[in-house]
Amino acid sequence: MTALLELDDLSVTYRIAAGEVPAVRGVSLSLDSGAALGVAGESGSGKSTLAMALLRLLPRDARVGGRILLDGEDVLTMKWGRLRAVRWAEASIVFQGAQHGLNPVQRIGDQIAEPLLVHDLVKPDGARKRVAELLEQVGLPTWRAGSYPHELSGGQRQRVMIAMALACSPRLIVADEPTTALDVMVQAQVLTLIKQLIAEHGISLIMISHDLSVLADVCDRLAIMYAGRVVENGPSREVFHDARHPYGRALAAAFPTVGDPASRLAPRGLGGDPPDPMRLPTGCSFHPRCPVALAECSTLDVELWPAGEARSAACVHVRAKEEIS
Ligand SMILES: Nc1ncnc2c1ncn2[C@@H]1O[C@H](COP(=O)(O)OP(=O)(O)OP(=O)(O)O)[C@@H](O)[C@H]1O
Repeated sequence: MTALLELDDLSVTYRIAAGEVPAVRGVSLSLDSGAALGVAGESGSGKSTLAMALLRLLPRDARVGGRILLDGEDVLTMKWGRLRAVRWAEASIVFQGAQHGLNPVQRIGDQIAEPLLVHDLVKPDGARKRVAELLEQVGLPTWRAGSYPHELSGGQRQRVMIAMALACSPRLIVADEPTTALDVMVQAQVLTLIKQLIAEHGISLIMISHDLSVLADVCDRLAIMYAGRVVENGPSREVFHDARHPYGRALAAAFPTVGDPASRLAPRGLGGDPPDPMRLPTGCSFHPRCPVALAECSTLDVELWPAGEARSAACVHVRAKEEIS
């Protein structure tokens, strides 16, 4: 497989009145064509900022560094015309909470048709047929094209968002907490739909969630973020069942099974809160909460270190173990 997307030392800093917020710090990740990558972490770890950066959807106060290579082309330096062509047609995004992503006064069918018409992929008289196909693909009856968003349930609205994301047959879909606002049963249905669609259409997926069990269920690989950094990266099952970073282990323990309502809790065994990005601890950002921190962790910030086959983790314990072996 070849890499469809490569993030190379990506950083995002928001400039606000009080100073600078380093929301994403030096993230390097790669996504193979047809593969699914899950990005997990607590609230504030920088997941949504990362997702928005991929399609240059960040607000103006965000300063972005590094490279985002989509099929070898840097999204960050693309001209606006090219970027407009890439959005929807090559990469599209499904946001968290579908009610915010849909226009309340426009019919569903017209909203799904919009990216198709903007990208000139159908003529106005062909749009209706393609919209019907897309509604069927996401498990909605075709007559729903005439409905307004408020006439649909949360799960149905999220299906509409997925239909919009699929409309222009992109190669990459970025899904930011696509099921978080849904109840457990509907969440499972939407996850099954996402899995089925990416497999059928060979679409690559980046899925963002604070719920590691959901990601492990859908994605081939997982990246765990803490305070804007990737602290662990590897094949899903291995990271979920045997994380090498102490934060990864705490996060996995908090989410024993997909959609478990009890899993809306803080990572098990961890005290305290994630750090304020404007006042990051010295050394490893995780050390004040880490159950296995050593004295050196307050001064030493370990980079991602190889932690087995196609895995890495940013922890002194991992580095020590790998150095010995
Ligand atoms: N527009 C903005 N201006 C300033 N700071 C921001 C902005 N957007 C996000 N941040 C800050 O950047 C950091 C990362 O936020 P982000 O929303 O990316 O995290 P997240 O992991 O997606 O969290 P959540 O799961 O709560 O959405 C946080 O400290 C947040 O307060």
